[in-house]
Amino acid sequence: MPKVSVTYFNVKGLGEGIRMLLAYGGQEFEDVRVDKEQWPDLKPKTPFGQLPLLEIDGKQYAQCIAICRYLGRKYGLAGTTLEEDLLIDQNMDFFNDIRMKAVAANYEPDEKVKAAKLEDLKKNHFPFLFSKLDEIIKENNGFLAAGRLTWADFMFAGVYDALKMFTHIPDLDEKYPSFSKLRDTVRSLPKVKEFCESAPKTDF
Ligand SMILES: N[C@@H](CCC(=O)N[C@@H](CS)C(=O)NCC(=O)O)C(=O)O
Repeated sequence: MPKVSVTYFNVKGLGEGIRMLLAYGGQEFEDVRVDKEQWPDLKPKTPFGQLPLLEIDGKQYAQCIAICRYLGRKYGLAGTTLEEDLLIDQNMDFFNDIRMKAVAANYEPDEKVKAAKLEDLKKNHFPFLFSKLDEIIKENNGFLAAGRLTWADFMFAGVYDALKMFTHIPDLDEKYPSFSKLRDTVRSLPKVKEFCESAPKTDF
C-alpha cells in the first residue's frame, strides 16, 4: 500500500471529504492536523500556500475538489459516462459557489459591511440557492448528483457544518432536512463511520 497522509487544520472543512474518501477506500493514512503555530513554517512548503494537502509516497497534491474527484475515480464513486461526470462536477461547483459566497461575507474585515453582506445573502441569494440545492438533492435520490453516492457527496458532507455556520441560519437543518440527511448518509457508511468515530471531535 502506498504511504498516504492528509494535512489540514483540526477541523472538518475542506479536508474532511478527503479523509472520508480515503477511509471509504480502505486506504490507511496519516491524519495530520496542524495548528496556527505550525502553519507559517509549512505554508511555503505546500503547492499553493494552502491546505488541505494530500501526500502519496512523498508526492504532494493540493486543491480539495480535484483530490476528491481523483479519489472518487479510484474508489468507483465517479460517473459512468462523461455526461454523468459533467453533472457531478456541475453540482459540486454549484455547491462550492454557495460555500464561497458565505465564506467571502464572513471574511469581510469591516463588521458593518460584513453584517450588510450577510443580510443581503440571507434575503436575496440564499433562499434561491438553498431551495435549488434542496431540489437537486431530492431529484437525485438524496445525493448531490447521478442519483447515487458519488465523491461529490463526500465533499458536501465534509463541508456542510462549516457552511451552516457561515450562513448564520441556525435553522438551516430544519428548513432543508435533505442537507443534514445527506451529510449523515455519508458519515454513516461503515468504514467512514469508523473513521468519524475515531477522529478528533470538532464542531465543523
Ligand atoms: N482552493 C483550495 C482552497 C484551500 C483553502 O482555502 N484553504 C484554507 C483553509 S480552508 C487555507 O489553507 N488557509 C490558510 C492560508 O491561506 O494561509 C482548495 O479547494 O483546496
